Amino acid sequence: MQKTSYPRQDIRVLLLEGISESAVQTFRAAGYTQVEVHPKSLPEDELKARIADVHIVGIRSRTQLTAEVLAEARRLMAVGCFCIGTNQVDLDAAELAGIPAFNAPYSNTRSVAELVLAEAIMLLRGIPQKSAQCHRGGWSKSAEGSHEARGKTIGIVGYGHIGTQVGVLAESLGMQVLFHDIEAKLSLGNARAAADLADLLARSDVVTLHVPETPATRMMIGEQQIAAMKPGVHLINASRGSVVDIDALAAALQSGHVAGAAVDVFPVEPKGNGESLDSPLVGLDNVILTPHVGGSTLEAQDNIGIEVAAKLVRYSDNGSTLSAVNFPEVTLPEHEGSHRLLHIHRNVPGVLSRINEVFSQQGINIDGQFLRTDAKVGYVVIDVSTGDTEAGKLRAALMDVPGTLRTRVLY
Ligand SMILES: NC(=O)c1ccc[n+]([C@@H]2O[C@H](COP(=O)([O-])OP(=O)(O)OC[C@H]3O[C@@H](n4cnc5c(N)ncnc54)[C@H](O)[C@@H]3O)[C@@H](O)[C@H]2O)c1
Ligand SMILES: O=C(O)[C@H](O)COP(=O)(O)O
Repeated sequence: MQKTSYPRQDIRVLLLEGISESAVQTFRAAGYTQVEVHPKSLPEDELKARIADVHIVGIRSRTQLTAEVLAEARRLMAVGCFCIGTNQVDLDAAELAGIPAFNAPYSNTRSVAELVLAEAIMLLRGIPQKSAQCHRGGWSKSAEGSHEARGKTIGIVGYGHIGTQVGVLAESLGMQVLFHDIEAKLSLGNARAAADLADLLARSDVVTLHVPETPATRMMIGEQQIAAMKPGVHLINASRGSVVDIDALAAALQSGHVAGAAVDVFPVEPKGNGESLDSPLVGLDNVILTPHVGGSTLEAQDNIGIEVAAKLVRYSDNGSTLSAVNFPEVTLPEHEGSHRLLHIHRNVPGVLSRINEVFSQQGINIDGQFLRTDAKVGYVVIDVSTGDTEAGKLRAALMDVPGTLRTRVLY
């Protein structure tokens, strides 16, 4: 293990929201001993106070890393989203602070897809209402409103990693699969692209949402879209709470236009276990409510812990930003020489030549240089063979280059 300029045991890692023990073990095995875990998300004031002292923060979907919170994070060098969604992080603000964010884009895909398929079957059979009646002492044995999944059409909105998996599983039950996506997507199996969202809504017996939270998906299923669905449709939302107008859905469930729904994500979710859900859907027998557990299986959480922690360790140890969601991606080879310097800057003309001037003025040869830019930021990694004093001087001179956001001597 290469010795780093800033000792690994001094790097503070804060993991929130009950991130899996597998993440802690991954950090510890890599020499990061200061790992603090917290079972919940933190209130904003506490988060601001805690984030000021840490170098790496790990979160799940609940913690909001806003620009104001990130402004307090003076030492923070990387963010790990131990989940798929990254909408809870102000990614632009993080990038302009020189902080890459990493996530686990596939690790809980299967868990969500399995839950969605199970919910589709339960809804088509009217099981939520029947179960609720039995719990209250009722008994209503009837086939009324109860259907097989075979031959029914499932409409998948957002045909990405999860949407495609739902489609494959649904086909194995004999369902017809329709999908709608803003990107051109290759169909898996016999799935067919709908002409547009309205076409999908008009033809589906079950509509399931698998889009990310973006300005375009905010309230994309409102009163008008619900009215455009078949009477007796079932709606599943395991994407983000902002995607559905929850009041319009509650009204349609009460009127019976939507026969049943399964909802895993909410516009406002409780901060942690033990707090109650406040939603107009609470108390409706024809709704399966789950506490944002689409990706919460032991298998998924274990894998996510390892995957995201490994990406954070790699960035911290080696500078690699491969698969960062908000940052120029650089994959780096090991460097046999003595020092590796990182320079993160605003992407404005002339910065690279000023960086190279620093090296030529100090008479230091560059062994290797890696540069990637995006619209906002440039990330340069420079390998040199030189003494510790020169590396310190180089870093000081690099910090003076106009446009510099952040520098590090990695080792
Ligand atoms: N409930 C949970 O626990 C849970 C778990 C994992 C992911 N999620 C949510 O599910 C979302 C989808 O996950 P994924 O891994 O499939 O993501 P993905 O990026 O692989 O797929 C999303 C798809 O949606 C499409 N899309 C984007 N905007 C759209 C629009 N306006 N209209 C139609 N299609 C649009 C994209 O082109 C893409 O194909 C995540 O962003 C996350 O918010 C929830
Ligand atoms: O984006 C995700 O992966 C899901 O919404 C799961 O989030 P969670 O880690 O908070 O359960």
